[in-house]
Amino acid sequence: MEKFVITGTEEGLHGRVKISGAKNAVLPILAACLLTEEVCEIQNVPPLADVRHMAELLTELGARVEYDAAAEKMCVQATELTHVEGAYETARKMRASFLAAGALLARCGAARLPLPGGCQIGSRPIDLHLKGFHLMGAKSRQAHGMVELQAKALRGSDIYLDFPSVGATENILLAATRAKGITTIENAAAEPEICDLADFLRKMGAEIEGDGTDTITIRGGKELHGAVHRVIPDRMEAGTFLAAAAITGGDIILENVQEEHLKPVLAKLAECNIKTERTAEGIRVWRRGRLCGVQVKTMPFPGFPTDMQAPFMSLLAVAKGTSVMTETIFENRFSHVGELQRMGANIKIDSRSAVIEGVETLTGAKVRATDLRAGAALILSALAAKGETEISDIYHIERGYDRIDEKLRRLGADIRREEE
Ligand SMILES: CC(=O)N[C@H]1[C@@H](OP(=O)(O)OP(=O)(O)OC[C@H]2O[C@@H](n3ccc(=O)[nH]c3=O)[C@H](O)[C@@H]2O)O[C@H](CO)[C@@H](O)[C@@H]1O
Ligand SMILES: C=C(OP(=O)(O)O)C(=O)O
Repeated sequence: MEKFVITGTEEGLHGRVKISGAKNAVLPILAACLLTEEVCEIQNVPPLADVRHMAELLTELGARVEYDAAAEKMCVQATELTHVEGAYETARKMRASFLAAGALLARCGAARLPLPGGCQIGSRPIDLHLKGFHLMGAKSRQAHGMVELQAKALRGSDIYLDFPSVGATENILLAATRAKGITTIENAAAEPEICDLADFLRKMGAEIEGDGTDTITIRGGKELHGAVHRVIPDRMEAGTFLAAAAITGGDIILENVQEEHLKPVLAKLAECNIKTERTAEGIRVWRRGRLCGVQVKTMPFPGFPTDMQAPFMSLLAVAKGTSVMTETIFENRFSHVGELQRMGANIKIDSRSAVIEGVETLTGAKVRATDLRAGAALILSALAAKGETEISDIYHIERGYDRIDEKLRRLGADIRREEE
């Protein structure tokens, strides 16, 4: 097991950082590769643990997967799917493993997958995914931790989601591309990663309209073919580096970003007294003066993203005044609070809100990454803290951040990786 050892910086981070492809976009896109016998070439694929696990799952199902790490390019060919069952060991590691369900149902009429893993931030049921599949004519059964799905022939259907679930929208999109007739998803998720998946599916020959709004229409039953696609930049990684510049009082430029995906984060940073500007190379971010406390509420896109809640709390922990962070998406996403308190943060949880009294400085401590974004929050706090911080269980962080230690070192951070 490895840990990060970080000594806080007084100079702030400076320089340029290139943002990698989005974890939450590449994973559904890799699942979509199962929909065709032809080769799909996916570009801007970061070497993340979750990407490796998804590639393993596709391989278990019978697909051929090749990754060119230098070119960050993954080629997938699912000429023949030899299995419709995913292994527990692979699926338990990430939430997105369950996206193979929609693709397998569409391609093979059956799927057998373990209940998915991912960050432990709530109960994370899959009822909305199943509701969509049932309305398209599939039958499901759950036993011994496995979900079994069968469909003689999927048919288009009108599906209303009780909540705009990202995963359910993606799974239904995948299944609907090969279902006979028209499927509409109402109260669909509108996250940029949904649009990226829809863009890829359209390149494969699918007919999809309305992605990025709350109603998506899919005209199913088209033969899908191979396609080449470049994954969008990771808005969560970008948000984390924006926060790194903000918390250290640095001045950095983020390259390979899409500003429109970052609007809710940029708006809150501006309220906190952080300056940003678009330059020819990307987004420049810097701070003059102390961070100001704000009120933040996580919401589905285009609201403030829940995945930025923990990293943003690190900023609020050292901001002037009282802040309130309300988490509306996941019922148990405050596991970082206890760890931030070890570093001197003054935070109280009241139901779904955290009330944060900003302190002048945090102090380095031994802490544990309890999930992916909680780990990112600890890195940010450590960069601004007095003294040394040791962060254990960094495998959570490496599920979704591409070589974060190398990127931070290039910006001047004192961060090293050590064996525990
Ligand atoms: C791999 C991936 O893309 N992960 C992202 C995805 O997760 P994920 O797709 O799991 O998130 P969802 O949008 O599905 O979940 C949002 C809420 O809906 C609930 N729900 C979801 C499905 C369901 O069938 N029933 C149900 O009740 C969940 O418990 C949660 O409270 O979107 C989340 C919300 O933006 C992000 O935090 C995750 O980083
Ligand atoms: C919650 C996240 O991931 P997952 O859905 O894969 O657990 C995340 O990326 O912050």
